[in-house]
Amino acid sequence: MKKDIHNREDIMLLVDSFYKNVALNQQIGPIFTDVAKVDWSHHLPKMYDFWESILFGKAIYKGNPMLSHFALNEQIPLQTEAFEAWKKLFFQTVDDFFVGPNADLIKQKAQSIADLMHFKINLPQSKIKIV
Ligand code: HEM
Repeated sequence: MKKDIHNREDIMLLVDSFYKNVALNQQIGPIFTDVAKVDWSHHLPKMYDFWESILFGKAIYKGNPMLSHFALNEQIPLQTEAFEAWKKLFFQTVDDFFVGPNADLIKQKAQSIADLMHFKINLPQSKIKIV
């Protein structure tokens, strides 16, 4: 039976599974593997910290995701389709393993961060960077 997301071990399962799905995804996988050439041993622990901070209010993630994604957007435009694919995969991965209030909350947080990120990156006619 599925359970809710309770601790860092649960976050690790979610993050590891999500990025396995991401790497295999035809639409956004190449952005990670070919464009950014992500070092997973570096990226995954950072993402455990990020989601633990978001979901459990622990201030362990130090960083500014907007800066990384602005830089990435210079290499390859991050458009609506990429964000839609990212969200779909994230929601599916959450639903594959978890059910409950925290599973709902992490999807809501992912949705709002993704939508804000998409908005900031694609501000019309603007070179202004809102971090
Ligand atoms: C089109 C959708 C997205 C793509 C293609 C994408 C891709 C990437 C890539 C390639 C990196 C750099 C990995 C590395 O080289 O270490 C990264 C970092 C990161 N991403 Fe995304 N991302 C997307 C959406 C999101 C969303 C919606 C979130 C949050 C909900 C997010 C959170 C992060 C965080 C926290 C980092 C680490 C930033 C840092 O501190 O260096 N990403 N992303």
